[in-house]
Parts: sequence; structure tokens; C-alpha cells
Amino acid sequence: MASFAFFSIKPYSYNSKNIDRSYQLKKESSLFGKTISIEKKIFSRELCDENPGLSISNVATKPPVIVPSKQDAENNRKLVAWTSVRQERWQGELHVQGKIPLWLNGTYLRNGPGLWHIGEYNFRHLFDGYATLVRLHFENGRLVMGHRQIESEAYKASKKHNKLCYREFSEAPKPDNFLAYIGDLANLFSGASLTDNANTGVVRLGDGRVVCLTETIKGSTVVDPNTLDTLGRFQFSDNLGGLVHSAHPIVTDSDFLTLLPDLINPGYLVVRMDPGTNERKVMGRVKCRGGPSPGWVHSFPVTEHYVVVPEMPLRYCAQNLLKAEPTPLYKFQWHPESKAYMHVMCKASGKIVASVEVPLFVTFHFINAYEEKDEDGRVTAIIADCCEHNADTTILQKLTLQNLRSYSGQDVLPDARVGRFRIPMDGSPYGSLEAALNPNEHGKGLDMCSINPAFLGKKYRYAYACGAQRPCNFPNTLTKIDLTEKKAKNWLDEGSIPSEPFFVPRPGATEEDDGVVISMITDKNGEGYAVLLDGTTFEEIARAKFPYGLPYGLHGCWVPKT
Ligand SMILES: CC(=O)/C=C/C=C(C)/C=C/C1=C(C)CCCC1(C)C
Ligand SMILES: CC(/C=C/C=O)=C\C=C\C=O
Ligand SMILES: [Fe+2]
Repeated sequence: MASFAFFSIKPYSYNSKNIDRSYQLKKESSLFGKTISIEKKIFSRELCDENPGLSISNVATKPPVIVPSKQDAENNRKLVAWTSVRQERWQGELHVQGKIPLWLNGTYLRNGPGLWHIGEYNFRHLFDGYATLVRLHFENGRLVMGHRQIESEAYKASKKHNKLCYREFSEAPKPDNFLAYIGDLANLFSGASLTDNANTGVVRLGDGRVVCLTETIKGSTVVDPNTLDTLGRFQFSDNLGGLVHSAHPIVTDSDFLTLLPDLINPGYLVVRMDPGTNERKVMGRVKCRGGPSPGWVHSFPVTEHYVVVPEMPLRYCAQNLLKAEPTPLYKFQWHPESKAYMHVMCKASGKIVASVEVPLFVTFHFINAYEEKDEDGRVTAIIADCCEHNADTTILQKLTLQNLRSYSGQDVLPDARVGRFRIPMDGSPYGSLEAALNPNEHGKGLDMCSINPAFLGKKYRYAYACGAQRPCNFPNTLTKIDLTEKKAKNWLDEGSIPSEPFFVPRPGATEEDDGVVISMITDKNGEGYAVLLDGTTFEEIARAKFPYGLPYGLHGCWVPKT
């Protein structure tokens, strides 16, 4: 048994005998023009069957002691989803119950904030945690799981100095004196003090590079999808500057589109980058119609010919950016008087072809958008769908770790719906926003969505997301939403927290929902497993238990086997 300073790990201890019996594959890769040697450990099935928790490294992360609520204690419900990952890295083959389709060959990567403490110090918000990257590698019906911390400067510095060193989502290091405060302000404006903790998502660029992202541009971090090694910062080679961007660029084999909010002259630059380059080029600029600063753009949608730029009344707030302590809305401020807008930019010309006022809204995630056409093929409107929180900002506070860890059996998750915007393209000044289906279909909870990527920007029928079985304090179901029939089918493992259901289409499929949905679950016993649901029936087809429960994670991507 290996024992560490603050806790011991029994079944997953480092075992040199077993490690010796794994064999290594050295691979040359030239991702950035220079050759990188990637060492990949392959575990034989025999080895993993003998020792399903085989660990390649056990660096204990000293998770803080978290006292469960009375209700959770009574139900013996464990809070692993909201507890720091128990070690820095692990990799091994999992035992699969059910059948993984043989066509599913590739790697699902999922990123998220999995480590919420530095020494004795505990973060307070879900979005603050240091990034934990998880990998599910599917090959010929078998599944290898691995996880690893991203080696950001922010993470490395906090480990070295045993304190918070960079400005994270909700909090910042406190300057010791007035001089330090002035220095800190300068560092904020230059971006030097902002975090590079890439804890939000992970994308595979058209050229094969895999990049972990957050909302600070400096957080863009290249990783190796096989070893989960942090390879280095993704350096944009243009002179666009800026400190923040949307956490969710639109990424396809031929495109990388994102929004750069301009906090000085409120607006957004819409930029695009070709695969194989690091240079973003400006497509156009949107001027904000409300003030005092641009609305928060965590994500945005596109159609085949247009980029839709949302201007949400939850706006970046310069004063809050300067504060070290969390404010009720963190770095943002709610400005209902400034109203809400949707702008439509033509991809080809960069011109704004529609800009309409819409009802107030709060969203993190757009699901998809498409063009509605008349019988002559003219675009009459744009439909844009999002996970909409009923224009209620309290969802941000509900994502504090204290709230997430103190579920009392009360139904405290604010309602959410598929918010469907209709943006007229005939010059009308107003757009509409309505629920695309009765929110009771998915328990009036909704976030963390995916679609069939072949339907990006096109008329589509199905969305996958997390919904709610109430009472709850966080989305706890996986839901398949049929936007044509206005129905949802829900999957639940009572007491568990599932992560984003991620749809992978079957190669050669002709039906939109022909594929599988991947999710990672942390269950009420504190254990974890990967689950595969059939995209059409939404029935479980396989699951594979992890050696231990993993913290909640946010967004993922699919890296097909080459
Ligand atoms: C995890 C998630 O969904 C969002 C993470 C957002 C982050 C890390 C935002 C960071 C920011 C700063 C460090 C300063 C500037 C503003 C802002 C983009 C909120
Ligand atoms: C997990 C989440 C919202 C859940 C609400 O019901 C939002 C995540 C945002 C960042 O990716
Ligand atoms: Fe997100």
C-alpha cells in the first residue's frame, strides 16, 4: 500500500512489477513543424484484468475535508463530483459491461475544473478549479481511460508557492500593500495576472492539433491526446491582441471561428483561423447596441452563411474585473435596462445583415442555429437555440462549490429551457425568444448540450443535453430532445451527476441520430463510470467503471482514429 502525506491509496498503488510489464511505443509527431517524441504506454488486457486500477502515477492531491449536508449524509451520498480529483494522473484499461460498437474508434477528451484547492486553501466556485483532462480511448470494442492535470503556469505556480498566483474566474490573489495593488492593476491590463488555467473545453483543430481552452486567450494550451501531456501554449501569431475570447469557438475541419469582446469600445471582433496556421483574421466587427460593455459571450452559434453574435444583458464589468473577492455576479453585471440583442454577420462579406432587439436572456451555451428560407430560397429568418436560464442570473451563484456540496433535498435548481430565438431577416427591429418545447419534458433543467456535428448550422432535429429530475440542485439526467416532435427522452441514474452527453455519429450514417452518446457519471456512492447510450433509442449500450469517481467535467471533443 502506498501512503502519502495526507491520505493513502490502496488499490491503485504504483506497482513497478506491473509497470515493467507494460510495453512502450515511441511515436514521432510533428505538430508544430518541429518533431516531438510522444511516449505512449500501452497496457495489455491481461495486465489490466489482473490490476484494473493500474496506475502510471499516483501524485496525491490532498483533497480538503468536505462535510456533506445532513441530507447527503443521511443518504450516504458522496460528493465526489464536487471534490478535487484524488490524484494527478492515472491510466488503464477498463472492464466494459455491454458492447461498445466496433465502429467507435477514437478518443473522447473531456476537460473541466477538477482541482479546487491549493494546500489548505479552497476555491469557492466550480469554474475556478485547475483543469483536469480526461480521456476515453475506444478501440475495437475496448476502452482505456486516463486523466491528468493540465500543467498551466497558474497550476504550476500555485503548487510551487502553495497559494493562488493568478486571477481565476471568481477570485484573484490579494495584493499585500498599495504598491502591490498598483502593480496588480498594471498586470491586469497587460494580461500578465490573468489565469492560463485552460479548464473549460477542448477542441481538435482541422489540422489535428488538440487545444484546451478557457476564456482568457493566454489559456489556449496544446495537449497530446494520447499521453495528455501539456505540450505548450497555443500562440496566436497575429497582432489582434485582446485578453479574452469566447470559451466555445466553432471548430470544424476547415474552420476556427471565435469572438473577441472589446471592453474599451464595446463590441466584438469576429475572427477566423485556417487550419495549419496560428493567425486569426478579422471577418468583421459588431458594435454593441447596449452598454456599458459587451455582453458575456461564453458561446455563440453559426448558420451556413452567417455568424450570430449574441449581446446578452449580463455584461463584462470593468469594476468587478478589478476585485480580488467574488462579487455576486463575479466579473459580470446584469443590465436589463441595456436590453438584449442578436446581431447577424454575413460570413462572406463581414457585414451586419440583421441586428434585432430580443427579450432578455441568460445563457452559457448555444445549441445550434439555421437559416429559414422561403419558397424562392431567400433567407427569411435565423433560428438560434440555446440552453436558456429564464433570464435569471442566479444560476451563476448556484454553481458555487458550497451550493453544489450542500444539497438538502430541496429543489433549488433554477428553471431552464431550450430558448429558441427567431431573428427576422427582413429589417424588422425585433426578434422573438420562446421555449422550443415544453420544459417539463426535460424537467425544466437544461445545459451542457451537443448535436450531430454534421448538422452544425443546418436545420436539425435532435439535441442532447443534461436535464433535471427534480428535486435537485444540479442537472442530473441525460436528455435527448426531439425538436420536431417537441418531446424528450430522459436517462437517470438516481443520485448521480452526469457530464455533457457528447454525440458521436456513426461513420456513414444517414440518420441524424445514428451514433452514440458518451457521458461520464459520478454516482451517489462516489464511484464513477463512462456510459454509452444509443443515439437513436437513447438506451444504455455499455458502461465501464472507473477505478474511482472523477470530479465533474465540462466540455469534450472527439478525436477520430487516424
Ligand atoms: C469554466 C468556465 O466555464 C468559465 C471559465 C471562465 C474564466 C476562467 C474566466 C476568466 C476571466 C478572467 C480570469 C478575467 C477576465 C474575465 C474572465 C473572462 C471572466
Ligand atoms: C454546468 C453549467 C450549468 C448548469 C446549469 O444548470 C454551466 C457550465 C458552463 C460552462 O461551461
Ligand atoms: Fe461552456
